[in-house]
Amino acid sequence: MHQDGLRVEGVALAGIAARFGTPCYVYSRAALTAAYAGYRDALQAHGLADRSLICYAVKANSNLAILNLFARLGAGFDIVSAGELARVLAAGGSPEKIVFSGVGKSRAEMRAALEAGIHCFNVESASELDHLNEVAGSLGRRAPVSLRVNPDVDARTHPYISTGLKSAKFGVAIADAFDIYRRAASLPHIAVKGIDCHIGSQLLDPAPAAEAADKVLALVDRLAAAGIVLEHIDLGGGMGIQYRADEPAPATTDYLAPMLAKLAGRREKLVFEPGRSLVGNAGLLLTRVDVLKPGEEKHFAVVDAAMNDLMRPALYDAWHDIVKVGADDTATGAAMSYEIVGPVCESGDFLGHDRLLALREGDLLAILSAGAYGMAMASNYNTRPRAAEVMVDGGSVHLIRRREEIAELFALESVLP
Ligand SMILES: Cc1ncc(COP(=O)(O)O)c(C=O)c1O
Ligand SMILES: N[C@@H](CCCC[NH3+])C(=O)O
Repeated sequence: MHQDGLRVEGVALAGIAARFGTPCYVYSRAALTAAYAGYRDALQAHGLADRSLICYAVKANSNLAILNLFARLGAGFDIVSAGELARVLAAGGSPEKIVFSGVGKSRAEMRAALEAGIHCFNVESASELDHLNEVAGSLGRRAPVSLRVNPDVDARTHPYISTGLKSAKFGVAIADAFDIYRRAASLPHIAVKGIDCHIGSQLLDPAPAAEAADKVLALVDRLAAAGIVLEHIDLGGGMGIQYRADEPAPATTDYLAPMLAKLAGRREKLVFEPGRSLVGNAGLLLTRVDVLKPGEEKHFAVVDAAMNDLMRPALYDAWHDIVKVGADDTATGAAMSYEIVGPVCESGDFLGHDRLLALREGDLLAILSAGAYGMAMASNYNTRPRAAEVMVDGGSVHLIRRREEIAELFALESVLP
């Protein structure tokens, strides 16, 4: 903490709040760059950097400035919609470095991605394969394809973000994959390129991902023996980050090491789809305390950010550390336990329970680790304009998304004649 309170890189958060208002998402270019370098370094350490493609999972945070920064660093992109495709292209991403995931790609989305010339479709069902074959045929092309296999591995994470169990809607059962590959290889407008697997998000233990990699590699070898030789292996994303001061996450190199060790001696190219681990701890949500409301059982601090800005606490009961931005604690009085809540009309509208803080109305708070699945999942619930987003770069701050204006929120609506 400096004299003028918390800083991101060289810039005081209090100054950002004064200039851009609150709530405001604040990202650090240096932190984004360092997170990406963490992956490159881990791959380099295993001699895999030259045959690996890091496809940033756009859903984690799709702001154009962030996509553009990763594109400049050499990243590819993992997309799940035509909207994300358009964003990546608008941000200067290379189409030949895009992989397209998702259980329900429409024919129009397939067409857009084929026309753009993406690297690969991660196909998630036998039916999707037929649709893609048909669409590629209508364009006179062959669609590059990986099958997303579901290895039935327990990722040991929150059930809402676990994707690799048999019960999940994602991918095809690994037991069925061999037959579907054979079918894929026989389709005239499909080019079998790779295999894909993503077992869930916010994984802190490297063992499930390594176990999934074993199952994937066994299938790759079995396919090769049958004459279906894959060019690349996509092991998805999922690496978790530290959300709580007292709950450290493994370093990127340590998390990836068991998986990478299995890939080092092989010939295939590798694809990774990290989202959260590239952006999560490079962003925070800056908010102001509007009202302090002592209660009989609990004391509430009502802030100007809410579940519509950051829905992870409401949705997953997720924890985000919350810290005071100001440095002048002397006049504040004793710390006490607060419920940090937003103004939205829902009891589930909270950003943190039971936080020990010394607060006055008007204080600024920083909700940490909010760079991933924060703004990307924000809504206009209660007709609240979505927050501004800024990126700090050394000593400068750039507005990368202006705050929405209220009139914009109903500009697409019309009344009956
Ligand atoms: C197919 C796919 N790839 C990559 C990701 C990115 O995951 P994470 O943000 O956990 O790295 C997700 C989201 O979980 C996903 O569904
Ligand atoms: N939205 C989730 C992650 C979803 C992962 C998407 N496949 C979160 O905030 O943790």
